[in-house]
Amino acid sequence: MAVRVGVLGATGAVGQRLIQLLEPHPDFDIAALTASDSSAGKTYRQAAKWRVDSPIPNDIGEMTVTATEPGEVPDDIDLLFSSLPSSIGAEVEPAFCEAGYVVSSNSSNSRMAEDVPLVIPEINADHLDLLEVQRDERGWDGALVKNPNCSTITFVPTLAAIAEYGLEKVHVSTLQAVSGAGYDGVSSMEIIDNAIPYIGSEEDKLETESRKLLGEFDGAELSHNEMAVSASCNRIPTIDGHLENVWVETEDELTPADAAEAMRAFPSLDLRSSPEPLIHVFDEPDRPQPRMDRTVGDGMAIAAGGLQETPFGLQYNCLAHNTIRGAAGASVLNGELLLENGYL
Ligand SMILES: NC(=O)C1=CN([C@@H]2O[C@H](COP(=O)(O)OP(=O)(O)OC[C@H]3O[C@@H](n4cnc5c(N)ncnc54)[C@H](OP(=O)(O)O)[C@@H]3O)[C@@H](O)[C@H]2O)C=CC1
Ligand SMILES: N[C@@H](CC(=O)OP(=O)(O)O)C(=O)O
Repeated sequence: MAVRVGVLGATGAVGQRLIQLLEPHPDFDIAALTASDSSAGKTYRQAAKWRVDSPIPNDIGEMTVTATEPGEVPDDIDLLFSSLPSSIGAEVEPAFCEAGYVVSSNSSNSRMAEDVPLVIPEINADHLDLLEVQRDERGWDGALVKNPNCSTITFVPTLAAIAEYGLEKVHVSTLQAVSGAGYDGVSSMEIIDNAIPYIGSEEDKLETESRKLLGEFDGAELSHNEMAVSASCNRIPTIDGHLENVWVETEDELTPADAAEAMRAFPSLDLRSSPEPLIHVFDEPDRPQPRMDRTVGDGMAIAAGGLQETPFGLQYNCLAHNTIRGAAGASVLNGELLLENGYL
């Protein structure tokens, strides 16, 4: 029987993607939609400015949106997907966990909290058991799991694939699509014919989240990876798909051919939304490109290419769909992992 789920922040850009992915999902049944007080009481069709490239599913369009409070969401819902602004997530997600709900959240609040698992299932599924520590410490019946920032999700799988060579220094420079800033995030006058070499707080997220994701969990504590990471983040006028240039210095010698082989061989998982393969490596020197390659693996795979040796170590480019693999798809995958691991 399908698990009854809800979406917090269901009317937003990521909330809409969540609905697009969850509505046909055989394991999940959408039973609650929440948003701000100004949307509460309206049908979803009235409340959401729908901007996803497929129609609003009919049954979803007729559902009534509620306020984002535990008392407004039915008790028999097992899992909540959260895509709220992080300031709101920080307030309400703990209240839902305390009320017994399991929350798979895409919002940035609490990602770096010591007892909150930050998970990309194909990379660090074992970190999910940090939930036992979380429940002990916080006394929650529910639980809170996070997926990382969209730009972090794009490059960390490629690092995981070559980690056996000993990651010492990583530099990553991003070219991020405008959808990452949300529909009203960057005005057309700012971004057309332009590039903006600043995205608030983004560089710090890439530097800290990557070290947490590639850290070791010993069953009680999580130690972060010791590699040095330096990030430089740029907004460019693409709609979807974050492209990143990465330089990596490793302890052991790593040739571009070895790195390509390691990335191609890096295993995916059997979860419904995991792509096969996880990392698609292009031989063509001018790939991956956002418009052509953001939908590899239905938007859930990482594309890589341009592997070469440089005086600063191995260099390559990688790309992922920021609102699918980088946001809604990442939360759904964490929901599938929670289900497989008996947390629902
Ligand atoms: N856009 C993207 O590509 C990515 C976004 N994210 C993160 O995901 C989260 C959501 O982003 P996005 O979908 O773009 O944001 P939007 O602004 O498009 O949507 C925000 C959602 O939260 C609801 N909301 C706003 N204020 C409140 C409130 N006070 N109480 C309850 N609900 C509220 C909104 O409801 P209402 O419609 O009623 O206002 C809406 O459903 C953010 O944390 C963002 O940083 C992460 C990765 C990528
Ligand atoms: N800041 C990201 C999107 C985002 O909202 O990230 P986070 O989930 O860390 O808040 C971008 O602009 O592309």
